[in-house]
Amino acid sequence: MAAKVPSVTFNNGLTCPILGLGTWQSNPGEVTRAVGEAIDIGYRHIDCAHLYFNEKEVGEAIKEKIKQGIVKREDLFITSKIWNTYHRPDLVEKAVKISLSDLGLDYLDLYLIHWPMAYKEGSDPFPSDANGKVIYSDVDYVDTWKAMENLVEKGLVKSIGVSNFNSVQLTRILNAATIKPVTNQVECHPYLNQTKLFDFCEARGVTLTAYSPLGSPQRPWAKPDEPSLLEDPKVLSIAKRLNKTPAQILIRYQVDRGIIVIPKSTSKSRIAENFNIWDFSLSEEDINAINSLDCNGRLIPQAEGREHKDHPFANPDITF
Ligand SMILES: NC(=O)C1=CN([C@@H]2O[C@H](COP(=O)(O)OP(=O)(O)OC[C@H]3O[C@@H](n4cnc5c(N)ncnc54)[C@H](OP(=O)(O)O)[C@@H]3O)[C@@H](O)[C@H]2O)C=CC1
Ligand SMILES: O=C1CO[C@H](CO)[C@@H](O)[C@@H]1O
Repeated sequence: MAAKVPSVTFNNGLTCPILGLGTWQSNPGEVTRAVGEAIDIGYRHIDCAHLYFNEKEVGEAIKEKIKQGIVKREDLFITSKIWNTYHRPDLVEKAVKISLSDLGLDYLDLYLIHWPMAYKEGSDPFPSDANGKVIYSDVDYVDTWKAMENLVEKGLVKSIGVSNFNSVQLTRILNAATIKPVTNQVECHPYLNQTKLFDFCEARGVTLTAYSPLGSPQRPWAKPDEPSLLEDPKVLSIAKRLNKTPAQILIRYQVDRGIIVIPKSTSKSRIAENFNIWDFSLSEEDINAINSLDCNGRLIPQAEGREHKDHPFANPDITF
C-alpha cells in the first residue's frame, strides 16, 4: 500500500498534502500518464496552472483514476493559478471556470494568483508591443484578491493563496483580506532558501510552498555551466551518507522545514523516487549544512515583467 503523505493545516482549517507533483513543462503528450502513475504511487496533490497549457491532459488522468476507483475526488488536492492577463476583477471567475472546465472538476482545492503583475487582458498570455516588451495592465492585485474571495463564497475553490509575492505585497493582501491567503508559493531550494520569507509568512499564519525544489534544471533559460543543485557536493555527500538520492535530500529538506514541496517529473521512476522520502529525516546538522548553501541564487526571475510596478523581485529595497 502507498505511504500516506503528511499534511499541513491551513489557516482555514483545511489540509494540504506536504508533497505534490509539479506539472510545468510536463509535455501534454506525457502528463496524463505521469499524473496517473503519480496517483498510483500515492501522490494526492497536483500543482497545475492555466499557463502550463496541459490542464486538459492532467484532468484526463484525474478522471481516469476516479473512474478506476483508485481515488475519490475528495482524496485529491488540486491547485491551479490565475494567469496575469486575467487579473481584472470581472475576469477572475471566467479564469477559474476555464481551469475547472479543462481539468474536468467542479471545484479546486486551491487557486493562486500566479504573479502580482497584471498584463494586458486578452488571449495572448504574454501580450507584447512592437519591441517585444510585455504590455502591462494597471489592475491592483488587491482588487484581484477581493474577486478571488468571491470564488470561495461561490464554492468554486476551497482555498485561495498567492504565488511570487514579496513580504510587502503579502502584507497589502493581509491588510485588505476578508479571507486570508493560505499559502505563498515561491521559488525555494538550498540556493534560495527563503528563510526570512518563511518566518514572515509563518508568523502571519500563511504556509510556504516551495517551487523548483530541485533547481528547475529543465527551465528554458538554464545555462550549461551553471552550478547544479542536484550535483552540489554538499548535497551529494549527505545523500551518499544517508543512502538517498540528491533529489530525495532536496525534497526532504523542505518537508523537514514544514514547507510544502512540489517537484516536477514525468518519469515514472523519478516520480516514485521523489515520493520515497518517508523513511528518513535530516538532522539539524544536515539542515544547517544545506542552509549554508544559500546564495540568493534565484533561478526563476520572470525577467520579462521586471519593469512592472508590481514585479516582486525588482525593487532592491525589498529583500524578501
Ligand atoms: N508559481 C510559479 O511561478 C512556479 C511554479 N512552479 C511549480 O513547481 C513545480 C516544480 O518546479 P520546476 O521548475 O518544474 O522544477 P523542479 O525543481 O521540480 O525540477 C524539475 C526537473 O527535475 C527533473 N527531475 C525530477 N525528479 C528528478 C530526480 N529524482 N532526479 C533528477 N532529476 C529529476 C525533471 O525531469 P523529468 O521530468 O525528466 O524527471 C525536471 O527536469 C513546477 O512543475 C510547477 O508546478 C514552477 C515554477 C514557477
Ligand atoms: O510557473 C511558472 C513557470 O514558468 C513561467 C514562465 O517563465 C513562469 O511565469 C511561471 O512562474
